[in-house]
Amino acid sequence: MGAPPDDDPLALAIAPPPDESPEQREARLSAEAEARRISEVIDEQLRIEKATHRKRRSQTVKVLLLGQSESGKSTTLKNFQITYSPNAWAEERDSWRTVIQLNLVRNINNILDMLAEEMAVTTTSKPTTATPPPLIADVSDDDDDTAESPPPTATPASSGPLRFTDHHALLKLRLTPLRELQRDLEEALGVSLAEDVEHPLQRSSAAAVRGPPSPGRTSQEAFIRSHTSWKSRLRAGTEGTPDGVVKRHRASRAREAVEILAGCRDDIRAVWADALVQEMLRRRRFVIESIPGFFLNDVDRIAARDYEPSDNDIVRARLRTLGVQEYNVKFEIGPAAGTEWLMYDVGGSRTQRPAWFPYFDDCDAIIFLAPISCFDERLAEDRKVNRLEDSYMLWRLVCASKLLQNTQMILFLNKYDLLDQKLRRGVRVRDHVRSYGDRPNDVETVSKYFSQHFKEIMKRHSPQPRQFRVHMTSVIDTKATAVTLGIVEEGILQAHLRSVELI
Ligand SMILES: Nc1nc2c(ncn2[C@@H]2O[C@H](COP(=O)(O)OP(=O)(O)OP(=O)(O)O)[C@@H](O)[C@H]2O)c(=O)[nH]1
Ligand SMILES: [Mg+2]
Repeated sequence: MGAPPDDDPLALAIAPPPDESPEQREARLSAEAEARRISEVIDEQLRIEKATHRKRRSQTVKVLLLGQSESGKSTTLKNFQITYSPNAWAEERDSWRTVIQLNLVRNINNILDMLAEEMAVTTTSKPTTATPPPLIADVSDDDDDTAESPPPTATPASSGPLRFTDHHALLKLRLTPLRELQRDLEEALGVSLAEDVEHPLQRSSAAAVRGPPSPGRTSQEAFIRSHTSWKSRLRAGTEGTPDGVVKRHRASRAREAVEILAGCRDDIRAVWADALVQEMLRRRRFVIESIPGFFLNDVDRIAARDYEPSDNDIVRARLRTLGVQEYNVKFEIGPAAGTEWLMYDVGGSRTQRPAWFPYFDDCDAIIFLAPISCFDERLAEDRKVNRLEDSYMLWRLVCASKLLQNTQMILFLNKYDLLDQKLRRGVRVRDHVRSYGDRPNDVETVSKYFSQHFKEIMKRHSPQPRQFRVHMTSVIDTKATAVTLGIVEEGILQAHLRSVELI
């Protein structure tokens, strides 16, 4: 090695002083050797940390589920568990019974609230019941909102007072235990009630047009803060209480719930099938069948003493998500078998969205759910905003994010089944989406049109070109969804392996 050039500032800065004594030289060399040793130790630590991080990353795939509220995120997550983690899922299946019971009980209590309201009017001022409650139509001209109602048992006059009888009063009275049951089931799950979001029953759309608010708790929707807490709550005890005692107590409460429901089964069926009740719902334009977690048509099965929740029931159950919930899905089968996927299920309503952003870092893929049947509906949390427009806006934000520019983006145009039903009922897209023009109003053309719009948003707003991966889904159909997830799984794994190589 030659002498450093005289004018190199770095060489000058680290060169030994020209008048260095032998002792000083000795001390300097030993300090330099120590510095080198420390630096090598740090390098080694960094190497080990990087290898560990790489190993952990190579074993853990991170997926974020995004989309507005009720887009189907939690349902998609259930499909992942059903398809790829069947053993773990089998253990979990049972805990959904309480959620499904709660959904059913809330369905019927909502109806009983309305019935109480109507009967109160009937008894206080009989003649005025001839006038139906005021209707606030969100969307123009579609009146066909009772298409899915069960056939009435007798046909009451379509106008004039609803003449409820002692029979209705008796049914209402006999179903009183369901009030307390609802509270018990909520308590068993540890659910809270969402104050900030209108209940779907009060939402306007072409299919479900708003009626007057129901009294009491019907305007609130049950939600959970943590999926682990409600499941373990059902299985075990609470803090500070011997597990065995609490377990026995919970088991006995669960048996009681089954008994109460079984005892009320015939009366629930009778209320739901009653012609006057159906007429009341029709006049109020409540399409209760279209709300998430509708189970009244399944009362015979669900209120039976030996009821076992099926996967089909579970994917139809509704429990709103709050915050960001981490699921550790251990893949038991498929190409990813042996790997663990960290899946993040987020709350989709507006107040929940700021919580998404910290999870953008370091994630392999985003599955974005856009419910395309909602082209004629408004956001529950802001009735000025069209739900499809809201999905477009969210998709644009996610596509434009610099943090996510290397993240694989997968779009599920979900609720395809509901879109199909809605179009068949005669709801016209062009009445709600002006740019749709005179295109045919069938599900293929409409879904392709929406898909194209999402594709253009991605193209226009992504910081760098990326592939548009889209699937038409009805995630309550677990068989069809399993096929879609097969494609999705492979794509995510490949993206994951690429990202691990980059570390
Ligand atoms: N018919 C039909 N119903 C669906 C579909 N996807 C989801 N649902 C139902 O819609 C409701 C809402 O779905 P969730 O998965 O809970 O929605 P989410 O996106 O997790 O909503 P938040 O937790 O509020 O953000 C549930 O009752 C589902 O059963 C679908 O493709 N078709
Ligand atoms: Mg959810």
